[in-house]
Amino acid sequence: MQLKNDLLLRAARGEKTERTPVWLMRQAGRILPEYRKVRETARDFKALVKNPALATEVTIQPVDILGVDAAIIFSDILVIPEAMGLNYEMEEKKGPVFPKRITSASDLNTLHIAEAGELQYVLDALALTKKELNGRVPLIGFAGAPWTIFSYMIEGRGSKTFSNAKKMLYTEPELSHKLLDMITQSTINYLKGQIKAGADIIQIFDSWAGILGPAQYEEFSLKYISRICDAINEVPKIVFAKGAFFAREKMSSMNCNVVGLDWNMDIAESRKLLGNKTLQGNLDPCALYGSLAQVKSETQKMLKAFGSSKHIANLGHGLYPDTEVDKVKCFIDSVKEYKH
Ligand SMILES: Cc1c2[nH]c(c1CCC(=O)O)Cc1[nH]c(c(CCC(=O)O)c1C)Cc1[nH]c(c(CCC(=O)O)c1C)Cc1[nH]c(c(C)c1CCC(=O)O)C2
Repeated sequence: MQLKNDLLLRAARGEKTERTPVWLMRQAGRILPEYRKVRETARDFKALVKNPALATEVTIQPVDILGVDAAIIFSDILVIPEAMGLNYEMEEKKGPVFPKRITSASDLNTLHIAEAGELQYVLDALALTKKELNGRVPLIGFAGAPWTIFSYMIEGRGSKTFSNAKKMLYTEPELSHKLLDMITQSTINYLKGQIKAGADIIQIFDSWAGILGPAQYEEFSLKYISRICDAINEVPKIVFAKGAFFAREKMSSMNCNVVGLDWNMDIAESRKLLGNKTLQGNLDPCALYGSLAQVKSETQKMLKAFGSSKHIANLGHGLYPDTEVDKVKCFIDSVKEYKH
């Protein structure tokens, strides 16, 4: 199937595009009343994720309603620990919680390396979405980076410091590497399955990159992301390591096409450090709380700083749930109208 709009893929590969492509992390979700309506028909978040027809519907909503240049499959990074044997629950308004967590080497015996087929519901949702998109825009597959997944499996829930996960790196480095290796192998299987099912490009989310120092980040995170990147060569790859400003130079030699920036990272400095990469980002999601005029001018400032090529417009992290749809549309339209 020939894509009618392949701006994202061309920008990812570093090719010239007529304009900058745009999508938003967390574009499918609570900001849209249409999402909340579908969500109410499912028992809970996980039921929605595991229902390919409903997951397809909410994946395509932002393409229809917001006019973004890509769809990202509706799922969660935490499906991987679940497939490995560690169930998660999504508590309303609180976020993910693991009833059991990994605390010792013997807990690893309860886990296995996941095969793609254990996440068949995501693969089915990808295949159905691909069909229903009918080539309108590319479909993004994704997974969490091993370090971020590890953090949830050890901590059992979100945390400001993830000090239990970090403690494990200091006190049980061998166990840590063993678990990171299992997550990495599972993630490679899963991403390969996603690509076979129809993902045109993949993104790796390292949401908790910024809580490690440079040396630990290299040893316990970048090494594993690199292994994933080296194993996946079928489609372009985006790596988004939130808060890892210190790792940008190292990331320039990683086998990926695109590096995501958060809003703390200076654009010109990032261009210098990551010269060969396409960059994605990086408007502060809080900029969308400003007036429409402010949203437009902040977006234009960002586009000017990135320049006319090798850029995919996005936020510096996921959309916040209380963002007004008007402001999101204004961000997207401002990118589409911009003349470099
Ligand atoms: C850390 C992380 C998670 N999940 C994800 C990350 C990495 C990205 C990031 O750093 O934001 C990734 C994710 N989660 C979800 C998507 C779907 C696609 C999209 O981006 O639109 C994606 C790409 C759906 C979701 N995942 C979740 C929701 C909200 C659930 C609901 O419908 O009530 C959605 C739409 C729940 C979730 N899932 C997670 C948390 C911490 C929470 C609760 C807080 C929050 O909502 O942000 C774990």
